This record gives sequence, structure tokens and C-alpha cells, in this order.
Amino acid sequence: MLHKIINLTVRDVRFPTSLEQHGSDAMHTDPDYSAAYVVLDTDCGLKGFGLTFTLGKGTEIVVCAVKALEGLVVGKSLQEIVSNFRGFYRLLTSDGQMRWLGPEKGVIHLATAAVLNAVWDLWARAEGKPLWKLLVDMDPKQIVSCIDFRYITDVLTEDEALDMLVKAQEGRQQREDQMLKEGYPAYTTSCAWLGYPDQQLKQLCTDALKSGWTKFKVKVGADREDDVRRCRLIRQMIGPSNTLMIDANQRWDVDEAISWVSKLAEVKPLWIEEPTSPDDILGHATIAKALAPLGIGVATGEQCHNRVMFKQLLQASALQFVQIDSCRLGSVNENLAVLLMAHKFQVPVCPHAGGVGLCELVQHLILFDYICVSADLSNRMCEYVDHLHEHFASPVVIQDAHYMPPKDPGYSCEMFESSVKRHQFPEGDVWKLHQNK
Ligand SMILES: C[C@H](O)[C@@H](O)CC(=O)C(=O)O
Ligand SMILES: [Mg+2]
Repeated sequence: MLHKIINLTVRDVRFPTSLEQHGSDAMHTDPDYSAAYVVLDTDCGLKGFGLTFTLGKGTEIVVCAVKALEGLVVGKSLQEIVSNFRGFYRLLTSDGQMRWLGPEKGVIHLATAAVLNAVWDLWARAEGKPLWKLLVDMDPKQIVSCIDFRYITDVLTEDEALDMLVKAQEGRQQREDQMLKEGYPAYTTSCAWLGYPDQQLKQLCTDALKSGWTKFKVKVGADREDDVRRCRLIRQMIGPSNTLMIDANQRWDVDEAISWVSKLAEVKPLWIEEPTSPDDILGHATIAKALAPLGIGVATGEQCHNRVMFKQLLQASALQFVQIDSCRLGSVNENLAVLLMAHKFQVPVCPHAGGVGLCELVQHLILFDYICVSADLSNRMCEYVDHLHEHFASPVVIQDAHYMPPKDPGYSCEMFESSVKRHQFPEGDVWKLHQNK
């Protein structure tokens, strides 16, 4: 079957998470977790579901950008796309008029991610496999044929990537079996959003410890004394042997980041995440160098636009943890490039997953990374946030603080139609209710 794509719909779906300060940080004080939600219809009835993560008002702009890409997708068959996936990636990212909006960054790249995520979902469904398994079963040659190596061949050529994938085939079956049995290690961000009062923070931390969580991320960056107090509180609750990470969401200048984080060194954070502007590669390198003697690494990636930025962060030794994002980069295609570059530089990948649908999506990529690329779990973990999973047809399964490999065919981001209807902006019931208040 050819699975010709005959229609694309995109909807603005928003959840009022800001009401309870879920997802709040030093820069995003009122986040409404949202998605530009894409459905591809095919002539044989099979559908592909995709999304990109956004916040509230920004969603309508991403929806417009997805509509602008529609003509490049509708009318193509799945076979036509996947038999030259690199070419299709380039078609979307290199359109002579629309690339002016990026290229490969910002709103147009978020839209590209939403569309390509739906194409990957469609492909996995057509093959009857969860996406991670589709990738794991692919021939290394087919994997590299999905990647656009333009702009990264100075650090990673197609031949080198192929060689890496072929070498990592040894032990692949054991690692797959291990993942099916044990799952992939996760950490939680759900206990310590910046807007949570101490009482809530303590309760969530107590509950998380009881459920087996051992790695915790705390939001920092708004008030130095308050950060010291909150981080001491969390460290006291989780004890010396559990892991603590801190996340400033780009709040500081470079020197400010160094002095602020040095003050928090007593709570022994494993990493400081997004200490400064996500575009400041050399700034990150300066911070990483200054904090290395304190045993604190730099993590970044949730707002790293594309593979070129990751390439330079790696070249400059500016990060010790690579945080891929399933919706910020150009879908699976570009994430594959970053996983391979991270492996070449031997920097662990710890994906970003705070947001709606990001846990559902990124678990597939990190499973592939372990089974087929890195073969390593040391210093690696995937973020987990405990919000909004009830809206998904195939929600993540967490067992003993590990992501259990999804079993349903696809890329796990199909939402229930009833949830989409209720949360669609502005006409959904949830938003009518809030507008009337
Ligand atoms: C606005 C988002 O909730 C952001 O704070 C998420 C994030 O930085 C993370 O999960 O890491
Ligand atoms: Mg973050």
C-alpha cells in the first residue's frame, strides 16, 4: 500500500497549567503547556499523529507555520517520503521562500518538527511497530539515509556515522532485552517547579521518594537566597546519595551564572541547565570551564535550534550533558544526527521532556540511542514530568523511575479526540470556562 497523504489538519491545543504553576521556571512564570497538533490522513484510512510543544499564545503562530508547510506534504505517499527521507527533510527545511524564516530554527522549525513527527508516526504505524523498534530494526544504511549531513560533515560524515552504527550492532539484542525488562532510567522535574510553595514541594518530594525516584531537578534563577534555601531543603529530603540537578532556564549573564551556581555548589548539583542564552556557545564554554573544578557540569538543548548549534557546543566543550528535544529539532531525522555527534564526542545524552507530549515522544529516541548508538547508561537519564499523560492514547509507562518501552505502533503522541476538543483554543470548553471567569 502506498499510503498517499490526502489531508493535513493542525489544531491549537492548550492546557491551563499556569493556573497551578505547573511548569513554572525563572523565565516562564505562567506557562500554559500547549501543542500544535497535526493529523495526517491517508487514502487507506491510516493516520499519522504529530505535535510540537509550545506555550500558550505562541501556539497560534506555530499553527500558521504548519499550514504554510501543508502543500509540501499533502499529495505525497509515505513510500515516496521514506524512500528519500533526507530529500524530504530538505524539501521542508530548504524551501526557497520559507527558509528565510529560519533557516532550521524558530517557529518554522517547530512546525517542521510537528509535521515530520506525524510522518514518522505514520511510518511506524504502517509497519505495525512502536517508533523505537522501527528505528532499532532498520539497517544502519537506512538510518543514515534519513539524516541531512549538510553543515556537520566537518565533525561527522555519512561514512563515519555508518561505521558507528555498524560497530554498535554488537550486543544490540541484549540491550533491547534489557530495556524491555528494566526500562530506561528517568529523573523527575515534577517536585520543584519554581512557583510551588515549600509545603507542596515537600509533599511531592516525599511522594516521589516513596515511588522510587532517586534523581530530582530543581528550578532556580529568580532569587539567590531563595534558591539556596529551596535547594538545601530538597538536598536534605533526598539525602546525600540521590542526584540533584538545577535548571535556570537562561536567566543569567555568563559571570552571574558562575557566581550564582558557585553559591549553590554546597548542595552538589550534577548539572546546571541552561545557565545563560541558549545561543551563547562560548558563554556556555566559559561557564563549563569555571564550574568543572566544583564537579558541576553544564546541560543544555531544550532551546538549541538545530544540529549546527549542537555541533558547536560539542566542539567547544561547552556542555557535559546533551539535552535533545523531540520537538525543537527537526524531528527524528535531526535528532539522529545529534545522537551520533554526541556519541562521537562521548558526551552523555539526557533528553528534555518537560512539556505536553515530550515524554511520550522522546522515550523512543533515547531507547534507540542506548540500543543502537551509545550502548551506555552511565550518567544518562531521561527527564520525566508528571503532567497531562491522561490525554494520550498511548501514555508513557513509568515503573520504578524507569521508562518502559512503548508497545503500541507509532510515536505515542496521538491525543484523545475528546481531550483535543475540550482544550482547543479558544473554542474548547476548558477555555470558554476560563474566559468567563
Ligand atoms: C516552561 C517549561 O516548563 C520549562 O521550565 C521546562 C524545562 O526547562 C525542563 O523541563 O527542563
Ligand atoms: Mg530545562
